[in-house]
Amino acid sequence: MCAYRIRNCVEIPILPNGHVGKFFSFDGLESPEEHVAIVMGSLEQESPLVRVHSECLTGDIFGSHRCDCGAQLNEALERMSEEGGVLLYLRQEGRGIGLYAKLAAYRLQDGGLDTFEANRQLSFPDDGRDFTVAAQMLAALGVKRCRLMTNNPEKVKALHAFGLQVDEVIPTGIFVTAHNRNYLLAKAQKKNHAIKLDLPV
Ligand SMILES: Nc1nc2c(ncn2[C@@H]2O[C@H](COP(=O)(O)OP(=O)(O)OP(=O)(O)O)[C@@H](O)[C@H]2O)c(=O)[nH]1
Ligand SMILES: [Zn+2]
Repeated sequence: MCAYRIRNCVEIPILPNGHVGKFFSFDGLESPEEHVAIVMGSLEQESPLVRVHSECLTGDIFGSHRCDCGAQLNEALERMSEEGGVLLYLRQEGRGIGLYAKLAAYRLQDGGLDTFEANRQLSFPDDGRDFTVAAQMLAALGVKRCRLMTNNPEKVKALHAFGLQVDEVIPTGIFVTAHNRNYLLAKAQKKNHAIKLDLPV
């Protein structure tokens, strides 16, 4: 029997249109956090739309302009309410370093460090996330291939490494604000995120 499996599934109408999302909890995942999968439409699709989304309280809940997370979350949920899909909401706040440490990293960024330098200054890795748990959740849901909404090559690599077939990588929108341009630039320049920004003059 597979070590990781579905624990529970409950239907919750979400989004302004009240579209029903099936919320799945799991047992036996690689990490103890309460990661959740939201399935919209049918899972019978050969290659469903998938978004692997790391929790960002400031962006997802409070609409922070310092990042692009909230806009990416809404974009994924809206698209999935139309064509179906699976949103994996991973409890990996702050690229895995937690909310308080992310707020401390923001203070260092206010002082001129970029998003990765700030992590390192706090003795954290650039990106502390392990996406194995995403692959395990998809496996528990019976998803063997998918179309992945991301700009982050590491997420594609992680699913491939776990034996999932990524049929298409669909870039998310580029949601630039006056406050997140350096953040997006750093991801593009240092971590090869598929983010095309005209460089500041
Ligand atoms: N440590 C740290 N974390 C940040 C910062 N800005 C955003 N984050 C976190 O970065 C993560 C962003 O996650 P995602 O949007 O899933 O992923 P991504 O790596 O940007 O890749 P995409 O799939 O292209 O969006 C969240 O956990 C945010 O809390 C920052 O300046 N420092
Ligand atoms: Zn964010």
